[in-house]
Amino acid sequence: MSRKKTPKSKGGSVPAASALPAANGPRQVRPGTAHPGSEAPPNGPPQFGRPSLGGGGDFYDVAFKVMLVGDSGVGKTCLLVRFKDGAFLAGTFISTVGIDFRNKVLDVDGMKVKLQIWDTAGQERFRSVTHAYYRDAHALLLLYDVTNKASFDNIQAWLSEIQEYAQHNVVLMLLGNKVDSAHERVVKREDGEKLAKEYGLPFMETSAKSGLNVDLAFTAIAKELKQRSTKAPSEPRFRLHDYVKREGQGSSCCS
Ligand SMILES: Nc1nc2c(ncn2[C@@H]2O[C@H](COP(=O)(O)OP(=O)(O)OP(=O)(O)O)[C@@H](O)[C@H]2O)c(=O)[nH]1
Ligand SMILES: [Mg+2]
Repeated sequence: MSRKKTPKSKGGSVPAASALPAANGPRQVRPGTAHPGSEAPPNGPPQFGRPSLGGGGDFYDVAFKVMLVGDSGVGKTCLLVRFKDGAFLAGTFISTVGIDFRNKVLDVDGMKVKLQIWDTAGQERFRSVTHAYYRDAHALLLLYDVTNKASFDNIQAWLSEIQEYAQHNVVLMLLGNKVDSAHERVVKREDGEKLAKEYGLPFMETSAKSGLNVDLAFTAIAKELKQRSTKAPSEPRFRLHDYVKREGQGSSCCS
């Protein structure tokens, strides 16, 4: 299979007012803004790699769009930074404005899978911006904060939004973040599990601070998307729920 080279982009940001995808036709992009849509396709057929006209960078075989959603402050940006750079953004909380993205190429069972990860703003005032991007997502990671009950209570509202705006076949996973903050925890693991079961979602608890289950969450998504796109009959079927259950580490470790 031919492989696509992609520039080693650190990602980019799409300001709230300038880059809404048009319902039909090309998207508007502010000059100079790297645009995610130019590299990964809308939900539907994944983008298979092809020889690149561009400069140096990582090769990949197939690319997908993954979106991080959930209330403001649950740790979406920190989760992405942990996954992409292996670091934790401690200190002052800088709320995301509009939408940002980062690319990361994973090796999934011998295939290079590029995830283009969109980090959305959780604040209500940016909701209409986020809505416009749902339809292009192949996968969604829906986060709440285990130290913030309201963020957990809002999961149902997020699920309604997802149902309304995302593709019906989108891969969806629920994540309870900040499990390193054991003393401040107000949402029990069992509550997360129960909610996930109710909606038939794979579920894990994570910590962007310690790194607990962060790589696993993205790897699980990449494996599921790769399996869906390649459908090799000889391969054993990948089961996202089972994988996450088997590989996910409990919240007691890795603080
Ligand atoms: N203890 C702990 N704090 C975290 C964790 N993840 C994020 N935080 C903190 O939570 C705050 C919010 O994190 P962000 O990642 O910026 O939250 P966000 O979901 O991107 O928020 P918006 O951009 O407003 O939607 C920051 O002060 C982080 O340092 C975590 O796993 N553990
Ligand atoms: Mg953010």
